[in-house]
Amino acid sequence: MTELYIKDIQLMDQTGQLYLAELWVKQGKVAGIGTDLSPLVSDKAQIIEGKNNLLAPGFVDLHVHFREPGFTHKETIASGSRSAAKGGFTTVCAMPNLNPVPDNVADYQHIQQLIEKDSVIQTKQYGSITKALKSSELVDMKGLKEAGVFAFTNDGVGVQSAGTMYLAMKEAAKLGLPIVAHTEDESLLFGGCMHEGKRSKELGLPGILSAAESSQIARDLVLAEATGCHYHVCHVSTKESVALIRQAKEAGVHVTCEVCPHHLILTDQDIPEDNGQYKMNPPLRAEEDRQALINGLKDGTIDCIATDHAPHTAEEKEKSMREAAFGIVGSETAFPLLYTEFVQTGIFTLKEVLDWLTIKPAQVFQLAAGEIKVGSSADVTLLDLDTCYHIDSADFVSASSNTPFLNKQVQGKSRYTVANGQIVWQEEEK
Ligand SMILES: NC(=O)N[C@@H](CC(=O)O)C(=O)O
Ligand SMILES: [Zn+2]
Ligand SMILES: [Zn+2]
Repeated sequence: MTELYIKDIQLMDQTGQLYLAELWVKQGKVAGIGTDLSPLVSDKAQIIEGKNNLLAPGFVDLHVHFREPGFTHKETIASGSRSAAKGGFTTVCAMPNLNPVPDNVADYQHIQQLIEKDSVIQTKQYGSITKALKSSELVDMKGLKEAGVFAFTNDGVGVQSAGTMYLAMKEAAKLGLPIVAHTEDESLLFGGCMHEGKRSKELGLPGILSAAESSQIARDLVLAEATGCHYHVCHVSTKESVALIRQAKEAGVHVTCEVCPHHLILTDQDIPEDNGQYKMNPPLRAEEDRQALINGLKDGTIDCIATDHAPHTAEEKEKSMREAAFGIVGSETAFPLLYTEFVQTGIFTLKEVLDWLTIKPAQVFQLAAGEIKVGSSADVTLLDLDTCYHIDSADFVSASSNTPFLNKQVQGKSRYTVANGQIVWQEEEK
């Protein structure tokens, strides 16, 4: 097991103040945090020159798609976990819209074995809520819990039947596990491919109503209250969704939620033409929605930021928005985009952004992650906050590079990522 000595780093304290320190990693764990650890560190330790960069806890992403098994031409557990590591992530939760869907113990255990073999970071696999992600038959939740499932979701599709969602929540509450929801009422879709509004009319494209998302959240909040289940909402995108969740939290419903960087940064007005790279689910919404998401983070209605890293091939994305696949990659761009768009502009503090990427998502599912503590797993990322560069498809570690942010100028990147005490990402020194 590697021993690491990370010198000359900045750490952030509880108040957001930076201080100079060193970190010692031994046997996968944080062995020491201090100012002169050299008497303790053995001469076999690998030295990392921190160069006064900020050492943050490894980021935690509650929402990624690794596409294995079933769609390994888009991503694999190996490529997806390396992509996450490059983005500074050391813990991710992987979605079950796979083939086969992990809706039974054998298929779930098979994915766990693949993760054990190929993931360079901590990857936690979600189990599905229903068989084959259809809205009729529940999975064996108890059996899946015993096999290691930490939460259930049908991400990729909404649970269309209220009765099925009610039964799922009742069982999840009994087992003490969360229900994680992609909320989308298919009867309100009308073939839409982007947000329904002025821009969809200008482009002559069919729109997706905000109500397709918010009406299902409203339904589920009532069911979560009735069952006492922990209900976590994926990729919240509309102002109505934020208002509903705020109200439910005030009423004591056990609800948490996440927002994606792209919904915080772009709106439908930023879609320059009918271009499949701007297609994702939920779609880029209106400016009032974007402002509501920012305010939702600020006041704690929204708990954390998650990427919804959704790799697709160039062929599937280089199409009209009508035909392209829904989704964009996010692991490698999340931190640089958030740092550039919100920290550099003074909208969020660096501490806020780091909290929403580390301790806050860890708290949502009580994951052992998101903090740098002596004795805990050595999961950290060393951030260079100064270097400016363009997002370049050639630099992606992910097997896919479908994002509308290509060529965007950003600042900030991870130089090193350490997961479980091992270096899993290292920027080439130029
Ligand atoms: N977000 C997306 O647009 N696509 C996701 C599915 C999902 O997160 O709903 C995918 O699996 O490609
Ligand atoms: Zn989704
Ligand atoms: Zn998703």
